[in-house]
Amino acid sequence: MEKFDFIAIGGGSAGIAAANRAGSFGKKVLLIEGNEIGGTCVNVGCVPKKIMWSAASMAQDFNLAADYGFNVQKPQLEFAKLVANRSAYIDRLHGSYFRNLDKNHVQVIKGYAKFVDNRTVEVNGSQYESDHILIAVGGTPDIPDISGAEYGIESNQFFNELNELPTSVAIIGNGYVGTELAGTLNALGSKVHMYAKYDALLPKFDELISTNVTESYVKKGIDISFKSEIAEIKKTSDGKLEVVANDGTIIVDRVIWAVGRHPVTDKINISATDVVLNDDGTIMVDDYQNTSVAGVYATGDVIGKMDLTPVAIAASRRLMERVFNNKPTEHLDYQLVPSVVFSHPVAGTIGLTEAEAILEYGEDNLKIYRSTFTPMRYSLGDVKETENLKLITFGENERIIGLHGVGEGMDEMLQGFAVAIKMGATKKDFDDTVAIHPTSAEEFVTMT
Ligand SMILES: Cc1cc2nc3c(=O)[nH]c(=O)nc-3n(C[C@H](O)[C@H](O)[C@H](O)COP(=O)(O)OP(=O)(O)OC[C@H]3O[C@@H](n4cnc5c(N)ncnc54)[C@H](O)[C@@H]3O)c2cc1C
Ligand SMILES: NC(=O)c1ccc[n+]([C@@H]2O[C@H](COP(=O)([O-])OP(=O)(O)OC[C@H]3O[C@@H](n4cnc5c(N)ncnc54)[C@H](O)[C@@H]3O)[C@@H](O)[C@H]2O)c1
Repeated sequence: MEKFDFIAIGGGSAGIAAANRAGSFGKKVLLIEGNEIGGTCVNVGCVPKKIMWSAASMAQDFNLAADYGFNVQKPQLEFAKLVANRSAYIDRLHGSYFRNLDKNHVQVIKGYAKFVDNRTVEVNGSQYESDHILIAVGGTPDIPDISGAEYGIESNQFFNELNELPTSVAIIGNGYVGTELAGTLNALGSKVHMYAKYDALLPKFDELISTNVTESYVKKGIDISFKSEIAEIKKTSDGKLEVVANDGTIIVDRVIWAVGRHPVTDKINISATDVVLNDDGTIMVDDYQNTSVAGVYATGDVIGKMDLTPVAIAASRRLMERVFNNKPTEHLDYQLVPSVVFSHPVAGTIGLTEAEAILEYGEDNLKIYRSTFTPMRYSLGDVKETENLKLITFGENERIIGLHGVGEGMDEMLQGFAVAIKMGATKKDFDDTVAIHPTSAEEFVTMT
């Protein structure tokens, strides 16, 4: 049986980052991936999603052209061409991932791995051994157990199979995926009906984000059923889909499930190991990504902590530094992680929501700053978008413990503010920074 210094199961964001880092230390590394290299993010997540989001943003910008004096008709979208160009780009990314793995002398096997015991995995009938094994198998979309659920598609199928822009679509789910796909499809020209479990989209976010994204979607013509329950999906005689819900029935071309994800730990024969799972099937880890078995680790979506690519990458790299590069305390701090929802308008967030801050620090110890305005880009005509920003500060020195925003540029402006907040910035630090004019970002350093 061949022995490796390190084996990573799963060639997504988490597994690739770990394998490359271990390889860069001269370790003998095996990476096992059952599907396309790059995992969810590259193939059916962040990357194709952002391409679609960019196309949708362009479509929206055409609405502004007349206000700026351009005498142009709104161009037609060739959806199949967009999909083909997106696929070609992803193919190029695959190539660059393989080149990087090769540069770090990582051996890659295509196949689905299963544990044989705490130190051994089997793939394609061969067994491989290591004292250091990373479980980085990620997750897959949920599909509810209701009649006709199979007529709907989930996000993997949306990116792998959809070659035509649906005329009408029902999107079930109001989290990241549902909200992002709804905004994009609406801007590209589909008639969108969303089904939300609660009374606003993005219910886990600060109320500024959930309220403004919800209101903006309604204003843009997206129908939203709140507190919805889907009873069944039926196929009509002309091939359309009938969504039967607690508030009535609609008929659409496509149904998209966006109701959450679950880890794929049920397929790796985890019972052959002493690794302990949480109740929801995610892998139980400590602050250092250790599972309950010494030498077996888990990072990325499979731990169910924060399903974001940069989190998966950061945790994996730090783990490799700790295990193979003599940095015994290295680990990821999961506090103050910035994240963006690529909705239309885009939303960005870091730190505590107002509700969380009140719970943790008490209302009297907080000072909250808000700002709503129309960015200059939307000042010439009838097409209007607003920018809504919020700072949550704590204590006498007004340390910033939460920053949230909805509106143009929020995706790009958040990263720099995140650095400052991670360093412990106070409101005074923001006030002491001279604004950049005219931008939306300047509002964060001029709020009173
Ligand atoms: C639609 C969508 C949009 C997203 N957009 C963003 C975004 O904009 N920004 C962001 O930060 N995050 C985004 N995410 C989340 C991000 O994609 C994940 O957090 C990230 O991919 C997690 O990486 P991972 O390596 O843990 O898991 P994955 O990327 O899922 O990788 C796991 C890999 O393991 C493989 N695998 C599974 N079982 C086995 C086995 N037994 N043997 C071998 N291989 C196996 C799988 O095939 C897969 O390739 C998005 C997710 C979705 C679904
Ligand atoms: N921009 C990004 O960074 C980005 C984008 C997409 C996904 N992600 C990551 O992937 C994870 C998974 O995203 P997701 O959207 O699949 O899950 P999610 O947990 O964010 O959202 C699922 C939503 O569906 C709702 N829901 C569940 N059952 C429902 C039902 N029967 N009817 C209506 N609504 C229902 C839930 O209330 C929840 O709000 C996210 O938590 C995020 O970490 C990140």
